[in-house]
Amino acid sequence: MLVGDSGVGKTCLLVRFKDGAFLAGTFISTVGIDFRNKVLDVDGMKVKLQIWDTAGQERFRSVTHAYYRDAHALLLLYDVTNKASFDNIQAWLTEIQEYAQHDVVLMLLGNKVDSAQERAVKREDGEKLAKEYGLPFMETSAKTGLNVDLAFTAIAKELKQRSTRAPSEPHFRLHDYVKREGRGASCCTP
Ligand SMILES: Nc1nc2c(ncn2[C@@H]2O[C@H](COP(=O)(O)OP(=O)(O)OP(=O)(O)O)[C@@H](O)[C@H]2O)c(=O)[nH]1
Repeated sequence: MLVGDSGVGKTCLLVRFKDGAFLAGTFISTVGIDFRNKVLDVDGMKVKLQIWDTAGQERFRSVTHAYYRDAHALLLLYDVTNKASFDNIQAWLTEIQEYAQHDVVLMLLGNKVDSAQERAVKREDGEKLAKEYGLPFMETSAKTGLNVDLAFTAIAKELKQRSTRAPSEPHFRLHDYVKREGRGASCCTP
């Protein structure tokens, strides 16, 4: 499930992942909740992700609360060009703590990293917040596709391990994977 303030790019991230496209210029705010499926090949096994795209607007909050309980994973987004969306992350985490399963897989994403000129949140600040809460973290761009497939693949790998890992299989470590595979560390620092 994708969560975060209105306008951070949740729908665009999902469209980029599902269709490999970016809907430039058009901002049609999600009403309530929507979902798309995508099947991924994860280490030779087909994993079907059912991805729920929530409305970030406050007035739909009671609708989205009802969906947290069934979510296996949450991608929590802020917009690196919008400081308020970053400042609201703590409130989102409180909400997640209240409504989501205690062992939900959670990842923090700073989106719109392609907009270097308008950046208002430093990469280090995102990293610091993620570290404080023990979350895997990446900066993404729905526009260029940076780290988008990686974010969903990381989630799929973690969920697959949780449901099917044989005792002989090595552990998949989400934090290490994201750190190792995430791109753009130097390009995205202002
Ligand atoms: N430059 C840039 N713009 C983006 C990116 N992702 C989304 N946008 C733009 O940001 C605006 C909002 O994107 P949405 O995906 O609709 O935002 P949302 O989080 O789903 O918004 P709600 O449905 O209201 O919760 C649109 O105008 C997009 O074109 C990105 O990675 N880079």
